[in-house]
Amino acid sequence: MGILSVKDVNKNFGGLRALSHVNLDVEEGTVHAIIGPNGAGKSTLLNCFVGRLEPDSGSVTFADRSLLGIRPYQINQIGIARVFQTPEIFADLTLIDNVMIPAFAKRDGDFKVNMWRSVANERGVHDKAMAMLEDVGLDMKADQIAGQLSRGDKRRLELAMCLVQEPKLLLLDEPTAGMARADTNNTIDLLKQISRRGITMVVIEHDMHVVFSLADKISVLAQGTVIVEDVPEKIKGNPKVQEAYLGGAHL
Ligand SMILES: Nc1ncnc2c1ncn2[C@@H]1O[C@H](COP(=O)(O)OP(=O)(O)OP(=O)(O)O)[C@@H](O)[C@H]1O
Repeated sequence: MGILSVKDVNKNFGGLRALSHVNLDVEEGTVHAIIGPNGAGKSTLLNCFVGRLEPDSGSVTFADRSLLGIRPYQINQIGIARVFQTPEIFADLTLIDNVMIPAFAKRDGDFKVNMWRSVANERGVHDKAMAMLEDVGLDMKADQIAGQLSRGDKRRLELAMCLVQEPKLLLLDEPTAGMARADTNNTIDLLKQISRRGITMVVIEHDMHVVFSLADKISVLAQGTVIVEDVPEKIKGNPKVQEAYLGGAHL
């Protein structure tokens, strides 16, 4: 069984079957991509990993712990971090403060505003946050205001905010959405570096350049069902995938 395991998950929205008998095993230390056409059920599945949606039936486990009934704010505490399509950062704060906040949240279970008074004295947390900014190549901008960063740098900052929590699993929802090619390629390189640390990743992505650059394994969803799961080389030429995913076009 993988570190993240989905067994026979079903999810309906009224009369619409968004997920139908979905099975998925994500091996520890790998990058697992979930691809599929619009409306295939990718976001619905991801939301079942983070407590935003509860499957109607089936099981979802992370490191042998059930994720059913978990609340979204609890996922970081158990070692899961999520990166959203639009980077979720504190735009009015400096980069270093952005990274210190999740570091405190991880250490203390939450982050209370009155803790700001002690922030300056929290040397250990500050140093750790600084090291994360260095890891993503933003240490020189630590005192800049986050809202002024480019889209690619905002993504880097968001990754630093995730990494400071030392996740075992990183969930990435279209991590390069809206990026220029250069930023996309830089993000791919950064994600490869993160993967080499042994952090397991699940990536939902429409950009096939990103998928084939990163993924060790790919699950293809179509109409709520996993139609193929395989290594990238085998996915590319799979006629079932080409038919279902792109209506017969070549990947
Ligand atoms: N909250 C909801 N209420 C009703 N229907 C929903 C809801 N969320 C998703 N759906 C429907 O469930 C199906 C799967 O949607 P989902 O967003 O998971 O697909 P997706 O693969 O992530 O698509 P995309 O690539 O466009 O983001 C779609 O038909 C969608 O319209």
